[in-house]
Amino acid sequence: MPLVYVLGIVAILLYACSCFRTLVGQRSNVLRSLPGPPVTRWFGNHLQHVLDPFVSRKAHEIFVQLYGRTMRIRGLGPWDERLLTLDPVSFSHIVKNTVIYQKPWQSRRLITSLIGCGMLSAEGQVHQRQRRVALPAFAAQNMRSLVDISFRKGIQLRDAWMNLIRSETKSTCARIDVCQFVSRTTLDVMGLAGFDYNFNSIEDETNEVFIAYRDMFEVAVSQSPRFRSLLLMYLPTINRLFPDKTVRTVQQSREVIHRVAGRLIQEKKRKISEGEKSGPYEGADLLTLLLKSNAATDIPPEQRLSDEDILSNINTFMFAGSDTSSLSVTWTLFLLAQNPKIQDRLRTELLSVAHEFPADLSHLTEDQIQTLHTTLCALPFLHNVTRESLRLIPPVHSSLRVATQDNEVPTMYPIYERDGTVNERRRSFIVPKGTVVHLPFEAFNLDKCVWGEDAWDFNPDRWNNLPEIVQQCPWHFSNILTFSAGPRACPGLRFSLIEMKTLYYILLTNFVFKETEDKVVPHNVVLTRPYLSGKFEEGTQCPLLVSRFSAT
Ligand code: HEM
Repeated sequence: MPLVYVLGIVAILLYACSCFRTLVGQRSNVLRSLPGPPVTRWFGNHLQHVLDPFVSRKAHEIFVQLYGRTMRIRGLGPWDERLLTLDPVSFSHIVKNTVIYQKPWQSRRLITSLIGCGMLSAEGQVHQRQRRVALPAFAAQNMRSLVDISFRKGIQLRDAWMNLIRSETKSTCARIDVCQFVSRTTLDVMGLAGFDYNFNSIEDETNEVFIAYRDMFEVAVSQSPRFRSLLLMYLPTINRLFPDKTVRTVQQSREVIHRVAGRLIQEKKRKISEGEKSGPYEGADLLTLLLKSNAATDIPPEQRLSDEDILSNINTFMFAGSDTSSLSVTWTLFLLAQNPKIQDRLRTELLSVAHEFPADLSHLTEDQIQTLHTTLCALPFLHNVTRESLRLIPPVHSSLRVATQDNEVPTMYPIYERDGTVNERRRSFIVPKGTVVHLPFEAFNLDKCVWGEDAWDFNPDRWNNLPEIVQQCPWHFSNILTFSAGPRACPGLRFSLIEMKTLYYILLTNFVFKETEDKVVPHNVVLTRPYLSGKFEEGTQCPLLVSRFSAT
């Protein structure tokens, strides 16, 4: 019998043992005292209800009506009872207590195997150290060069779309997969802003580092055969012993990134140390800022990051920062195409400042670009559209944590008993060690009890008059959970807002967006991505009809 099958059987036995142990443990699991939706089959679960954006908003609404805001749902099988909380006090407690509530080892292992152990997957002191070194790089004063980079890449994207429209012989508009182009744009921005490297992928997709990142990220979101994935989770050495095509792709990608980024790290270090003698090196990419922050005198030597850690974090920024931003921009363009009046209003606001700058955007100086960006930041409707889109379709749909010890969790709302009665006095419950906690970012953003009956509508004006209860949710950004909350909230918030608003300005003042006849639907494949209804196998896409905007 081939060795791989023997290993497979061993892994399955190990897995079965661990399931059995957990199953026996479940009998006394105090989480069982919480109410929750039933399962109709022994191996049934609620994963689709809570993960699939096509059904999750309705599912969460029904769950809350029936079981309150603190409930038990089933994960992979009967041994996997999870906590689902829509209670803001419980949520806040869980995301704040990062020592107790950590990311599951399964997702950390997968992320680490692809991009190294950066901020997304590190835990404990390693994570704290990385965050301490990285956060200064995201400070407002360090974002100046990002404004310039986003603007110039936006112009390149504009030119690419103009060419596509011009090449149409029978129509004045082109059917463009905006998702694909915007994704290349944000990857380009991350390359330049992240480590001063131009993929130039808007114009040409042949750069080896671009291909390496693209292939690696495709592996992260591809659904590899279930048997092998399960096996790998418990026996990762199988990849070394029996590499398949995916493993070889990841290896090749990692080699390219190591070679090029490793060289860039050494070059930057040299420039920084030369600058100590001949005047400071002014590089403003995240890599330079990370290296400078790492060398700062207030960081004790034992707290400093190794070159490997630095590279893992640059990879992490590429991974966490490019697709999220591109999907936000894509969903906004889609929502604007669905809502032409809102699109017109936004364009009118953007055009009202356009006359202050040269008509040909390609000729703006760096100072003019900075002034333009400051002007954009003060535009109220642009801000409303940006955050309304982020609220309605958060790219990170939800996240998971695991309790590393028994813990008492406070609640704001009373907890339901399993028989459906409400215990008004009970305002806390115990989460047993090992419990998986589902953090539903999207469900909080779309909660009708908080945001009102129109919570599922795209209504940027809501931000002019928020219900009081919304204002009591001071999450990381604008009372929404799109960027999470607590010590592990997204450090790239400011970065992505700059990128998004710059792109909206350039795209909306140059183009008009309309829906095509195809139905675009959201699916959660690591992030909430657009697909054509019934054509999932064609991959992520968001085709829109794009025509030139002309003021006359
Ligand atoms: C619209 C754009 C973005 C959205 C919606 C977003 C959302 C999020 C969310 C929800 C998390 C928490 C994930 C979890 O707890 O499981 C997160 C973490 C993170 N994000 Fe973002 N992000 C965006 C852009 C960026 C950018 C541009 C960067 C970097 C340049 C970035 C870097 C990170 C990193 C490093 C983490 C891990 C933080 C930690 O665990 O300490 N993100 N992001």
